[in-house]
Amino acid sequence: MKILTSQQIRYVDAETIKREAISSLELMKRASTAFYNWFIEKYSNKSTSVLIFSGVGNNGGDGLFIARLLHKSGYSVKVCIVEYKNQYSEDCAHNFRRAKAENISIIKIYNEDQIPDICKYDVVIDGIFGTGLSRDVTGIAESVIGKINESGAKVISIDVPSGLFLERKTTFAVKATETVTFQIPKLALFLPENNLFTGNVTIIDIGLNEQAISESDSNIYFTEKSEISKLIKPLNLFAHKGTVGHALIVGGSLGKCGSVCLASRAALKTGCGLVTAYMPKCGVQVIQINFPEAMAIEDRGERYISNIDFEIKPDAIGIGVGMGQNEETKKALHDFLINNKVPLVIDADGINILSSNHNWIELLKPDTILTPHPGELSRLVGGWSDDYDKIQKTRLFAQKYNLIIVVKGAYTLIIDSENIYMNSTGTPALATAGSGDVLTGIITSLLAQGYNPIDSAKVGVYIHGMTADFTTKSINPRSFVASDIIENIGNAYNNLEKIR
Ligand SMILES: NC(=O)C1=CN([C@@H]2O[C@H](COP(=O)(O)OP(=O)(O)OC[C@H]3O[C@@H](n4cnc5c(N)ncnc54)[C@H](OP(=O)(O)O)[C@@H]3O)[C@@H](O)[C@H]2O)[C@@H](O)CC1
Ligand SMILES: Nc1ncnc2c1ncn2[C@@H]1O[C@H](COP(=O)(O)OP(=O)(O)O)[C@@H](O)[C@H]1O
Ligand SMILES: [K+]
Repeated sequence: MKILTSQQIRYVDAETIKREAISSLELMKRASTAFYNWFIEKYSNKSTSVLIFSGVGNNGGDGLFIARLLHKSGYSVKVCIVEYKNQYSEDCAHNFRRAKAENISIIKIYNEDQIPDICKYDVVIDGIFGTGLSRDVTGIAESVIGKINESGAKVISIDVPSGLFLERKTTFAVKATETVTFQIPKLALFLPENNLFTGNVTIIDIGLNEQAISESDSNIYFTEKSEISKLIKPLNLFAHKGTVGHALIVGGSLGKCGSVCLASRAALKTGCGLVTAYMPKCGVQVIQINFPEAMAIEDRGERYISNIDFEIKPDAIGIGVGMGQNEETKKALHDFLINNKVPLVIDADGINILSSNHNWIELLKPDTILTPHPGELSRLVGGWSDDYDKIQKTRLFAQKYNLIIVVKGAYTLIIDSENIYMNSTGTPALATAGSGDVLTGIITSLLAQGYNPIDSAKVGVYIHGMTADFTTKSINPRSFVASDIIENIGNAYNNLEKIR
Protein backbone atom coordinates (compact mmCIF):
# COMPACT_ATOMS: atom_id res chain seq x y z
CA MET A 1 0.00 0.00 0.00
CA LYS A 2 1.38 3.39 -0.91
CA ILE A 3 2.25 5.93 1.75
CA LEU A 4 1.22 9.35 0.44
CA THR A 5 1.94 12.98 1.27
CA SER A 6 -0.80 15.43 2.34
CA GLN A 7 -0.86 16.89 -1.16
CA GLN A 8 -1.32 13.45 -2.71
CA ILE A 9 -4.05 12.63 -0.19
CA ARG A 10 -5.90 15.78 -1.29
CA TYR A 11 -5.59 14.61 -4.90
CA VAL A 12 -6.99 11.14 -4.07
CA ASP A 13 -9.79 12.79 -2.12
CA ALA A 14 -10.72 15.00 -5.08
CA GLU A 15 -10.36 12.17 -7.63
CA THR A 16 -12.60 9.87 -5.55
CA ILE A 17 -15.30 12.52 -5.58
CA LYS A 18 -14.89 13.03 -9.34
CA ARG A 19 -14.55 9.43 -10.50
CA GLU A 20 -17.21 7.99 -8.26
CA ALA A 21 -19.55 10.92 -8.86
CA ILE A 22 -20.19 11.52 -5.20
CA SER A 23 -20.28 14.77 -3.23
CA SER A 24 -17.51 15.72 -0.80
CA LEU A 25 -20.15 15.44 1.90
CA GLU A 26 -20.80 11.84 0.89
CA LEU A 27 -17.07 11.09 1.23
CA MET A 28 -17.07 12.74 4.66
CA LYS A 29 -20.03 10.52 5.54
CA ARG A 30 -18.09 7.41 4.49
CA ALA A 31 -15.08 8.45 6.58
CA SER A 32 -17.12 9.42 9.63
CA THR A 33 -19.25 6.28 9.45
CA ALA A 34 -16.13 4.11 9.26
CA PHE A 35 -14.78 5.90 12.35
CA TYR A 36 -18.13 5.52 14.11
CA ASN A 37 -18.23 1.77 13.38
CA TRP A 38 -14.73 1.39 14.80
CA PHE A 39 -15.73 3.42 17.85
CA ILE A 40 -18.94 1.57 18.76
CA GLU A 41 -17.15 -1.74 18.57
CA LYS A 42 -14.55 -0.55 21.05
CA TYR A 43 -16.92 1.43 23.29
CA SER A 44 -20.13 -0.54 23.00
CA ASN A 45 -21.49 0.79 26.30
CA LYS A 46 -23.78 3.68 25.35
CA SER A 47 -23.36 5.34 28.71
CA THR A 48 -19.82 6.31 27.57
CA SER A 49 -19.63 10.12 27.68
CA VAL A 50 -17.85 11.64 24.71
CA LEU A 51 -16.30 15.09 24.35
CA ILE A 52 -15.50 16.05 20.77
CA PHE A 53 -13.17 18.90 19.82
CA SER A 54 -13.82 20.02 16.25
CA GLY A 55 -11.92 22.50 14.14
CA VAL A 56 -13.45 24.37 11.21
CA GLY A 57 -11.89 22.37 8.36
CA ASN A 58 -12.95 18.94 7.13
CA ASN A 59 -11.35 17.21 10.10
CA GLY A 60 -13.74 19.26 12.23
CA GLY A 61 -16.52 18.31 9.79
CA ASP A 62 -15.74 14.65 10.49
CA GLY A 63 -15.86 15.38 14.22
CA LEU A 64 -19.32 16.92 13.86
CA PHE A 65 -20.59 14.10 11.67
CA ILE A 66 -19.32 11.55 14.20
CA ALA A 67 -21.03 13.56 16.96
CA ARG A 68 -24.32 13.29 15.06
CA LEU A 69 -23.95 9.53 14.57
CA LEU A 70 -23.06 8.94 18.23
CA HIS A 71 -25.85 11.20 19.47
CA LYS A 72 -28.37 9.44 17.27
CA SER A 73 -27.42 6.05 18.63
CA GLY A 74 -27.75 7.16 22.25
CA TYR A 75 -24.28 8.21 23.42
CA SER A 76 -23.95 11.32 25.53
CA VAL A 77 -22.03 13.77 23.34
CA LYS A 78 -20.73 17.29 23.80
CA VAL A 79 -18.99 19.20 21.01
CA CYS A 80 -16.53 22.08 21.40
CA ILE A 81 -15.82 24.00 18.21
CA VAL A 82 -12.27 25.30 18.34
CA GLU A 83 -12.78 28.35 16.18
CA TYR A 84 -9.19 29.05 15.16
CA LYS A 85 -10.60 30.99 12.21
CA ASN A 86 -14.10 32.05 11.32
CA GLN A 87 -14.20 30.62 7.81
CA TYR A 88 -15.59 27.08 8.02
CA SER A 89 -15.17 24.54 5.22
CA GLU A 90 -18.47 23.98 3.45
CA ASP A 91 -18.96 20.46 4.78
CA CYS A 92 -17.98 21.47 8.29
CA ALA A 93 -20.51 24.31 8.21
CA HIS A 94 -23.19 21.89 6.96
CA ASN A 95 -22.59 19.45 9.78
CA PHE A 96 -22.46 22.25 12.32
CA ARG A 97 -25.93 23.41 11.26
CA ARG A 98 -27.29 19.86 11.27
CA ALA A 99 -25.79 19.04 14.66
CA LYS A 100 -27.35 22.17 16.16
CA ALA A 101 -30.70 21.30 14.62
CA GLU A 102 -30.43 17.84 16.16
CA ASN A 103 -30.04 19.44 19.60
CA ILE A 104 -26.51 18.25 20.22
CA SER A 105 -24.80 20.24 22.96
CA ILE A 106 -22.32 22.48 21.11
CA ILE A 107 -20.22 25.38 22.32
CA LYS A 108 -17.72 27.54 20.47
CA ILE A 109 -14.44 28.11 22.20
CA TYR A 110 -12.49 31.34 21.77
CA ASN A 111 -10.57 31.44 25.03
CA GLU A 112 -9.16 29.05 27.61
CA ASP A 113 -11.82 29.71 30.24
CA GLN A 114 -14.47 28.20 28.00
CA ILE A 115 -12.76 24.79 27.80
CA PRO A 116 -14.87 22.30 29.81
CA ASP A 117 -13.43 19.99 32.45
CA ILE A 118 -12.02 17.35 30.12
CA CYS A 119 -11.52 14.77 32.88
CA LYS A 120 -15.28 14.49 33.38
CA TYR A 121 -15.64 12.66 30.06
CA ASP A 122 -14.85 9.01 29.40
CA VAL A 123 -13.41 9.64 25.94
CA VAL A 124 -12.18 12.67 24.00
CA ILE A 125 -12.37 12.68 20.20
CA ASP A 126 -9.89 14.99 18.53
CA GLY A 127 -11.00 16.57 15.25
CA ILE A 128 -9.23 19.94 15.42
CA PHE A 129 -6.75 19.59 12.57
CA GLY A 130 -6.26 16.78 10.08
CA THR A 131 -4.09 16.52 7.01
CA GLY A 132 -4.69 20.20 6.19
CA LEU A 133 -2.35 21.50 8.92
CA SER A 134 -0.18 24.09 7.20
CA ARG A 135 1.77 25.85 9.98
CA ASP A 136 2.62 25.75 13.67
CA VAL A 137 -0.36 25.66 15.99
CA THR A 138 -0.95 28.88 17.94
CA GLY A 139 -3.75 30.72 19.77
CA ILE A 140 -6.88 28.97 20.93
CA ALA A 141 -6.00 25.71 19.17
CA GLU A 142 -2.69 25.63 21.03
CA SER A 143 -4.45 26.24 24.37
CA VAL A 144 -7.01 23.50 23.75
CA ILE A 145 -4.38 20.97 22.68
CA GLY A 146 -2.34 21.87 25.78
CA LYS A 147 -5.39 21.25 28.00
CA ILE A 148 -6.20 17.96 26.29
CA ASN A 149 -2.63 16.78 26.86
CA GLU A 150 -2.63 17.87 30.52
CA SER A 151 -5.94 16.14 31.22
CA GLY A 152 -4.63 12.59 31.01
CA ALA A 153 -7.93 11.68 29.28
CA LYS A 154 -8.30 8.87 26.78
CA VAL A 155 -7.98 10.63 23.41
CA ILE A 156 -8.88 9.27 19.99
CA SER A 157 -7.64 11.34 17.09
CA ILE A 158 -9.56 11.45 13.83
CA ASP A 159 -7.18 10.73 10.92
CA VAL A 160 -4.09 12.28 12.57
CA PRO A 161 -3.38 13.79 15.99
CA SER A 162 -4.13 17.51 15.64
CA GLY A 163 -0.88 19.42 15.16
CA LEU A 164 1.04 16.51 13.63
CA PHE A 165 2.91 17.52 10.48
CA LEU A 166 2.90 14.84 7.82
CA GLU A 167 6.17 15.81 6.15
CA ARG A 168 8.33 17.35 8.83
CA LYS A 169 9.28 17.07 12.46
CA THR A 170 6.49 17.75 14.98
CA THR A 171 7.17 19.24 18.40
CA PHE A 172 3.63 20.05 19.56
CA ALA A 173 0.44 18.09 18.89
CA VAL A 174 -2.36 16.20 20.59
CA LYS A 175 -0.97 13.21 22.48
CA ALA A 176 -3.52 10.63 21.40
CA THR A 177 -4.13 7.27 23.00
CA GLU A 178 -5.34 6.01 19.63
CA THR A 179 -5.28 7.41 16.12
CA VAL A 180 -7.83 6.11 13.65
CA THR A 181 -6.56 7.08 10.23
CA PHE A 182 -8.42 7.09 6.95
CA GLN A 183 -7.24 4.36 4.58
CA ILE A 184 -3.95 5.88 3.44
CA PRO A 185 -0.98 5.25 5.71
CA LYS A 186 0.89 8.45 6.55
CA LEU A 187 4.63 8.21 7.18
CA ALA A 188 4.47 10.53 10.21
CA LEU A 189 2.12 8.15 12.00
CA PHE A 190 4.74 5.41 12.14
CA LEU A 191 7.93 7.23 13.09
CA PRO A 192 9.41 6.44 16.51
CA GLU A 193 9.63 10.10 17.56
CA ASN A 194 5.91 10.62 16.81
CA ASN A 195 4.69 7.68 18.87
CA LEU A 196 4.21 10.11 21.74
CA PHE A 197 1.51 11.84 19.66
CA THR A 198 -0.05 8.99 17.69
CA GLY A 199 -0.48 6.28 20.33
CA ASN A 200 -1.83 3.12 18.79
CA VAL A 201 -2.59 3.57 15.08
CA THR A 202 -5.48 1.84 13.28
CA ILE A 203 -6.04 2.20 9.53
CA ILE A 204 -9.67 2.06 8.41
CA ASP A 205 -10.99 1.77 4.89
CA ILE A 206 -13.22 4.63 3.67
CA GLY A 207 -13.61 3.60 0.04
CA LEU A 208 -11.13 6.00 -1.57
CA ASN A 209 -10.62 5.37 -5.27
CA GLU A 210 -7.97 2.65 -5.63
CA GLN A 211 -7.06 3.71 -9.15
CA ALA A 212 -6.31 7.25 -7.98
CA ILE A 213 -4.17 5.88 -5.16
CA SER A 214 -2.21 3.66 -7.55
CA GLU A 215 -1.61 6.59 -9.92
CA SER A 216 -0.03 8.65 -7.14
CA ASP A 217 3.70 8.77 -7.57
CA SER A 218 5.19 7.47 -4.32
CA ASN A 219 8.18 5.29 -3.58
CA ILE A 220 7.25 4.68 0.05
CA TYR A 221 5.10 1.64 0.78
CA PHE A 222 3.40 0.12 3.81
CA THR A 223 3.69 -3.67 3.47
CA GLU A 224 0.41 -5.54 3.31
CA LYS A 225 -0.34 -9.17 3.96
CA SER A 226 -1.83 -9.75 0.52
CA GLU A 227 1.31 -8.45 -1.15
CA ILE A 228 3.68 -10.54 1.01
CA SER A 229 1.48 -13.56 0.56
CA LYS A 230 1.84 -13.35 -3.23
CA LEU A 231 5.62 -13.40 -2.89
CA ILE A 232 5.74 -16.75 -1.07
CA LYS A 233 7.14 -19.39 -3.42
CA PRO A 234 5.16 -22.63 -3.74
CA LEU A 235 6.84 -25.89 -2.74
CA ASN A 236 7.96 -28.18 -5.52
CA LEU A 237 6.63 -31.72 -5.18
CA PHE A 238 10.01 -33.11 -6.24
CA ALA A 239 12.07 -30.84 -4.02
CA HIS A 240 14.89 -32.35 -1.98
CA LYS A 241 17.23 -30.78 0.51
CA GLY A 242 19.78 -30.08 -2.19
CA THR A 243 17.39 -28.06 -4.33
CA VAL A 244 15.79 -25.73 -1.79
CA GLY A 245 18.84 -23.77 -0.76
CA HIS A 246 21.86 -24.01 1.49
CA ALA A 247 22.37 -21.17 4.00
CA LEU A 248 25.68 -20.50 5.69
CA ILE A 249 25.71 -18.55 8.97
CA VAL A 250 29.10 -17.10 9.90
CA GLY A 251 29.56 -15.69 13.38
CA GLY A 252 29.98 -16.36 17.08
CA SER A 253 32.74 -15.76 19.60
CA LEU A 254 33.32 -17.03 23.12
CA GLY A 255 30.14 -16.34 25.10
CA LYS A 256 28.13 -15.36 22.01
CA CYS A 257 27.73 -18.63 20.17
CA GLY A 258 23.99 -18.78 20.90
CA SER A 259 23.45 -16.11 18.25
CA VAL A 260 24.66 -18.47 15.52
CA CYS A 261 22.47 -21.27 16.90
CA LEU A 262 19.43 -18.97 16.76
CA ALA A 263 20.17 -17.70 13.25
CA SER A 264 20.87 -21.22 11.95
CA ARG A 265 17.75 -22.69 13.46
CA ALA A 266 15.67 -19.79 12.13
CA ALA A 267 17.16 -20.33 8.67
CA LEU A 268 16.20 -24.00 8.57
CA LYS A 269 12.74 -23.31 10.02
CA THR A 270 12.22 -20.75 7.23
CA GLY A 271 12.56 -23.49 4.68
CA CYS A 272 16.01 -23.80 3.18
CA GLY A 273 17.19 -27.40 2.80
CA LEU A 274 20.57 -27.16 4.49
CA VAL A 275 22.23 -24.95 7.05
CA THR A 276 25.87 -24.79 7.91
CA ALA A 277 27.22 -22.76 10.84
CA TYR A 278 30.74 -21.41 10.52
CA MET A 279 32.08 -20.70 14.03
CA PRO A 280 35.24 -20.47 16.11
CA LYS A 281 36.26 -23.73 17.77
CA CYS A 282 34.47 -22.85 21.02
CA GLY A 283 31.12 -22.81 19.23
CA VAL A 284 31.06 -26.03 17.29
CA GLN A 285 30.07 -28.36 20.14
CA VAL A 286 27.48 -25.84 21.27
CA ILE A 287 25.61 -25.92 17.98
CA GLN A 288 26.06 -29.64 17.37
CA ILE A 289 24.47 -30.46 20.73
CA ASN A 290 21.75 -27.83 20.62
CA PHE A 291 20.79 -28.01 17.02
CA PRO A 292 21.68 -31.35 15.43
CA GLU A 293 20.00 -30.45 12.11
CA ALA A 294 22.77 -27.94 11.36
CA MET A 295 26.17 -28.81 9.99
CA ALA A 296 29.16 -26.96 11.42
CA ILE A 297 32.52 -25.81 10.15
CA GLU A 298 35.26 -24.89 12.61
CA ASP A 299 37.32 -21.75 12.15
CA ARG A 300 40.97 -22.07 13.11
CA GLY A 301 40.45 -19.52 15.92
CA GLU A 302 39.65 -20.88 19.36
CA ARG A 303 37.56 -17.99 20.76
CA TYR A 304 36.83 -15.86 17.73
CA ILE A 305 36.81 -16.09 13.97
CA SER A 306 40.25 -15.49 12.52
CA ASN A 307 40.12 -16.66 8.90
CA ILE A 308 36.90 -17.40 7.03
CA ASP A 309 37.68 -20.42 4.93
CA PHE A 310 35.26 -23.08 3.71
CA GLU A 311 34.85 -25.39 0.76
CA ILE A 312 31.08 -25.74 0.67
CA LYS A 313 29.04 -23.80 -1.88
CA PRO A 314 26.22 -22.07 -0.01
CA ASP A 315 23.43 -20.25 -1.86
CA ALA A 316 23.41 -17.38 0.66
CA ILE A 317 25.49 -16.26 3.62
CA GLY A 318 24.48 -14.43 6.80
CA ILE A 319 27.50 -12.99 8.58
CA GLY A 320 28.21 -11.02 11.73
CA VAL A 321 25.99 -12.30 14.55
CA GLY A 322 27.89 -12.59 17.83
CA MET A 323 31.14 -12.29 15.88
CA GLY A 324 32.95 -9.69 18.03
CA GLN A 325 35.45 -7.21 16.67
CA ASN A 326 38.82 -8.78 17.32
CA GLU A 327 41.50 -7.47 14.93
CA GLU A 328 41.88 -10.93 13.39
CA THR A 329 38.11 -11.15 12.91
CA LYS A 330 38.13 -7.78 11.17
CA LYS A 331 40.82 -8.92 8.76
CA ALA A 332 38.97 -12.21 8.19
CA LEU A 333 35.82 -10.25 7.27
CA HIS A 334 37.79 -7.99 4.94
CA ASP A 335 39.36 -10.95 3.09
CA PHE A 336 36.01 -12.70 2.92
CA LEU A 337 34.32 -9.65 1.38
CA ILE A 338 36.99 -9.37 -1.31
CA ASN A 339 36.31 -12.90 -2.51
CA ASN A 340 32.64 -13.41 -1.78
CA LYS A 341 30.24 -13.74 -4.71
CA VAL A 342 27.30 -15.26 -2.83
CA PRO A 343 24.17 -13.22 -1.85
CA LEU A 344 24.91 -11.80 1.56
CA VAL A 345 23.23 -10.53 4.76
CA ILE A 346 25.41 -8.60 7.20
CA ASP A 347 24.31 -8.04 10.79
CA ALA A 348 25.58 -6.89 14.18
CA ASP A 349 29.39 -6.87 14.50
CA GLY A 350 29.71 -7.34 10.75
CA ILE A 351 28.04 -3.92 10.42
CA ASN A 352 30.10 -2.44 13.25
CA ILE A 353 33.34 -3.54 11.58
CA LEU A 354 32.23 -1.91 8.32
CA SER A 355 31.33 1.29 10.20
CA SER A 356 34.86 1.60 11.52
CA ASN A 357 36.38 0.74 8.11
CA HIS A 358 34.18 2.74 5.77
CA ASN A 359 36.21 2.06 2.63
CA TRP A 360 35.41 -1.67 2.95
CA ILE A 361 31.77 -0.90 2.20
CA GLU A 362 32.77 -0.59 -1.43
CA LEU A 363 33.64 -4.29 -1.40
CA LEU A 364 29.96 -5.18 -0.97
CA LYS A 365 28.17 -6.54 -4.03
CA PRO A 366 25.03 -4.68 -5.15
CA ASP A 367 21.93 -5.59 -3.15
CA THR A 368 23.85 -6.87 -0.14
CA ILE A 369 21.45 -6.66 2.82
CA LEU A 370 22.53 -4.90 6.02
CA THR A 371 20.29 -5.23 9.08
CA PRO A 372 21.27 -2.55 11.63
CA HIS A 373 19.37 -1.72 14.82
CA PRO A 374 19.33 2.04 15.55
CA GLY A 375 22.72 2.00 17.34
CA GLU A 376 24.39 0.14 14.49
CA LEU A 377 22.71 2.41 11.95
CA SER A 378 24.03 5.57 13.60
CA ARG A 379 27.57 4.17 13.48
CA LEU A 380 27.06 3.25 9.83
CA VAL A 381 25.46 6.41 8.37
CA GLY A 382 26.31 8.97 11.08
CA GLY A 383 23.81 10.48 13.54
CA TRP A 384 20.56 12.24 12.59
CA SER A 385 18.60 15.23 13.85
CA ASP A 386 15.15 13.60 13.53
CA ASP A 387 13.47 10.60 11.94
CA TYR A 388 13.11 12.32 8.55
CA ASP A 389 16.83 13.04 8.56
CA LYS A 390 17.51 9.41 9.54
CA ILE A 391 15.49 8.16 6.57
CA GLN A 392 17.14 10.61 4.19
CA LYS A 393 20.68 9.70 5.34
CA THR A 394 19.95 5.98 5.09
CA ARG A 395 18.43 6.43 1.65
CA LEU A 396 21.47 8.31 0.39
CA PHE A 397 23.72 5.64 1.88
CA ALA A 398 21.73 2.85 0.20
CA GLN A 399 21.90 4.74 -3.10
CA LYS A 400 25.61 5.49 -2.87
CA TYR A 401 26.59 1.86 -2.27
CA ASN A 402 23.63 0.15 -3.96
CA LEU A 403 22.67 -1.70 -0.80
CA ILE A 404 19.49 -2.79 0.99
CA ILE A 405 19.33 -1.41 4.51
CA VAL A 406 16.89 -2.96 6.98
CA VAL A 407 16.40 -0.30 9.66
CA LYS A 408 15.16 -2.44 12.55
CA GLY A 409 12.67 -1.39 15.22
CA ALA A 410 8.89 -0.96 15.43
CA TYR A 411 7.75 -0.45 11.80
CA THR A 412 11.08 -1.63 10.41
CA LEU A 413 12.07 0.22 7.26
CA ILE A 414 13.58 -1.58 4.29
CA ILE A 415 15.41 0.97 2.21
CA ASP A 416 17.04 0.31 -1.15
CA SER A 417 18.31 2.70 -3.78
CA GLU A 418 14.80 3.28 -5.17
CA ASN A 419 12.14 2.53 -2.59
CA ILE A 420 11.26 2.49 1.08
CA TYR A 421 9.09 -0.30 2.48
CA MET A 422 7.66 0.13 5.95
CA ASN A 423 6.84 -3.13 7.69
CA SER A 424 3.42 -3.41 9.27
CA THR A 425 3.87 -6.44 11.55
CA GLY A 426 5.47 -6.93 14.96
CA THR A 427 5.02 -5.90 18.58
CA PRO A 428 7.31 -4.85 21.44
CA ALA A 429 7.57 -8.57 22.29
CA LEU A 430 10.32 -8.63 19.67
CA ALA A 431 12.48 -6.34 21.78
CA THR A 432 14.29 -9.33 23.24
CA ALA A 433 17.81 -10.74 23.09
CA GLY A 434 18.54 -12.69 19.94
CA SER A 435 15.52 -11.37 18.03
CA GLY A 436 17.78 -9.72 15.45
CA ASP A 437 19.87 -12.91 15.11
CA VAL A 438 16.69 -14.78 14.23
CA LEU A 439 15.84 -12.16 11.60
CA THR A 440 19.27 -12.62 10.02
CA GLY A 441 18.64 -16.36 9.82
CA ILE A 442 15.19 -15.88 8.27
CA ILE A 443 16.40 -13.45 5.58
CA THR A 444 19.48 -15.57 4.77
CA SER A 445 17.24 -18.60 4.36
CA LEU A 446 14.94 -16.78 1.94
CA LEU A 447 17.94 -15.59 -0.09
CA ALA A 448 19.23 -19.18 -0.18
CA GLN A 449 15.83 -20.35 -1.45
CA GLY A 450 16.18 -18.05 -4.45
CA TYR A 451 14.08 -15.07 -3.37
CA ASN A 452 15.60 -11.90 -4.75
CA PRO A 453 17.28 -9.70 -2.12
CA ILE A 454 14.56 -7.08 -1.74
CA ASP A 455 11.82 -9.72 -1.47
CA SER A 456 13.93 -11.66 1.03
CA ALA A 457 14.15 -8.57 3.22
CA LYS A 458 10.45 -7.70 2.87
CA VAL A 459 9.13 -11.24 3.42
CA GLY A 460 11.65 -11.97 6.19
CA VAL A 461 10.86 -8.86 8.20
CA TYR A 462 7.13 -9.43 7.71
CA ILE A 463 7.23 -13.07 8.89
CA HIS A 464 9.47 -12.16 11.84
CA GLY A 465 6.91 -9.56 12.98
CA MET A 466 3.95 -11.86 12.37
CA THR A 467 5.24 -14.38 14.91
CA ALA A 468 4.79 -11.75 17.62
CA ASP A 469 1.38 -10.66 16.30
CA PHE A 470 0.02 -14.22 16.57
CA THR A 471 1.21 -14.93 20.04
CA THR A 472 0.03 -11.83 21.90
CA LYS A 473 -2.66 -13.94 23.59
CA SER A 474 -0.79 -17.23 24.03
CA ILE A 475 2.54 -15.75 25.20
CA ASN A 476 2.61 -12.59 27.23
CA PRO A 477 4.82 -10.17 25.26
CA ARG A 478 7.08 -9.76 28.30
CA SER A 479 8.01 -13.43 28.33
CA PHE A 480 8.29 -13.89 24.58
CA VAL A 481 11.86 -14.89 23.66
CA ALA A 482 13.76 -15.26 20.39
CA SER A 483 13.10 -19.03 20.27
CA ASP A 484 9.36 -18.23 20.25
CA ILE A 485 9.88 -16.38 16.96
CA ILE A 486 11.49 -19.49 15.49
CA GLU A 487 8.72 -21.78 16.78
CA ASN A 488 6.08 -19.62 15.09
CA ILE A 489 7.63 -19.22 11.64
CA GLY A 490 5.52 -22.17 10.42
CA ASN A 491 2.35 -20.50 11.71
CA ALA A 492 3.28 -17.34 9.87
CA TYR A 493 3.58 -19.30 6.60
CA ASN A 494 0.22 -21.00 7.29
CA ASN A 495 -1.39 -17.64 7.80
CA LEU A 496 0.14 -16.17 4.65
CA GLU A 497 -0.89 -19.18 2.59
CA LYS A 498 -4.46 -19.01 3.87
CA ILE A 499 -5.28 -15.89 1.89
CA ARG A 500 -3.75 -17.01 -1.39
N1 LIG B 1 -8.35 11.65 3.16
C1 LIG B 1 -9.54 11.84 2.65
O1 LIG B 1 -9.69 11.58 1.53
C2 LIG B 1 -10.64 12.39 3.47
C3 LIG B 1 -10.41 13.34 4.44
N2 LIG B 1 -11.35 13.81 5.26
C4 LIG B 1 -11.00 14.68 6.36
O2 LIG B 1 -10.50 15.89 5.89
C5 LIG B 1 -9.36 16.26 6.67
C6 LIG B 1 -8.58 17.28 5.96
O3 LIG B 1 -9.41 18.40 5.90
P1 LIG B 1 -8.88 19.84 5.49
O4 LIG B 1 -8.06 19.73 4.27
O5 LIG B 1 -10.07 20.72 5.47
O6 LIG B 1 -7.89 20.19 6.65
P2 LIG B 1 -8.06 20.36 8.22
O7 LIG B 1 -6.83 19.76 8.82
O8 LIG B 1 -9.36 19.92 8.74
O9 LIG B 1 -8.09 21.95 8.46
C7 LIG B 1 -7.45 22.79 7.63
C8 LIG B 1 -7.91 24.19 8.04
O10 LIG B 1 -7.08 24.60 9.09
C9 LIG B 1 -6.35 25.77 8.71
N3 LIG B 1 -5.05 25.65 9.30
C10 LIG B 1 -4.04 24.82 8.98
N4 LIG B 1 -3.05 24.92 9.86
C11 LIG B 1 -3.44 25.84 10.78
C12 LIG B 1 -2.85 26.36 11.95
N5 LIG B 1 -1.64 25.95 12.37
N6 LIG B 1 -3.54 27.30 12.66
C13 LIG B 1 -4.76 27.71 12.27
N7 LIG B 1 -5.36 27.24 11.16
C14 LIG B 1 -4.72 26.31 10.43
C15 LIG B 1 -6.40 25.80 7.24
O11 LIG B 1 -6.31 27.11 6.85
P3 LIG B 1 -5.25 27.68 5.78
O12 LIG B 1 -3.99 26.84 5.88
O13 LIG B 1 -5.94 27.49 4.50
O14 LIG B 1 -5.07 29.06 6.22
C16 LIG B 1 -7.75 25.16 6.95
O15 LIG B 1 -8.76 26.13 7.09
C17 LIG B 1 -8.68 14.95 6.90
O16 LIG B 1 -7.73 14.95 7.91
C18 LIG B 1 -9.90 14.09 7.23
O17 LIG B 1 -10.22 14.24 8.59
C19 LIG B 1 -12.69 13.20 5.23
O18 LIG B 1 -13.65 14.09 5.64
C20 LIG B 1 -13.05 12.72 3.85
C21 LIG B 1 -12.02 11.88 3.22
N1 LIG C 1 8.80 -2.45 19.61
C1 LIG C 1 9.04 -3.26 18.57
N2 LIG C 1 8.08 -3.50 17.66
C2 LIG C 1 8.32 -4.31 16.61
N3 LIG C 1 9.51 -4.93 16.38
C3 LIG C 1 10.50 -4.72 17.25
C4 LIG C 1 10.33 -3.88 18.39
N4 LIG C 1 11.50 -3.87 19.06
C5 LIG C 1 12.36 -4.66 18.39
N5 LIG C 1 11.77 -5.18 17.30
C6 LIG C 1 12.39 -6.07 16.31
O1 LIG C 1 13.22 -7.02 16.99
C7 LIG C 1 14.47 -7.18 16.36
C8 LIG C 1 15.58 -6.74 17.32
O2 LIG C 1 16.84 -6.83 16.70
P1 LIG C 1 18.19 -6.51 17.47
O3 LIG C 1 18.08 -5.25 18.22
O4 LIG C 1 19.29 -6.65 16.50
O5 LIG C 1 18.23 -7.70 18.53
P2 LIG C 1 19.45 -8.61 19.00
O6 LIG C 1 20.70 -7.80 18.85
O7 LIG C 1 19.16 -8.92 20.43
O8 LIG C 1 19.41 -9.82 18.16
C9 LIG C 1 14.40 -6.34 15.09
O9 LIG C 1 13.96 -7.13 14.02
C10 LIG C 1 13.35 -5.28 15.43
O10 LIG C 1 12.69 -4.80 14.29
K1 LIG D 1 -7.33 15.24 14.33
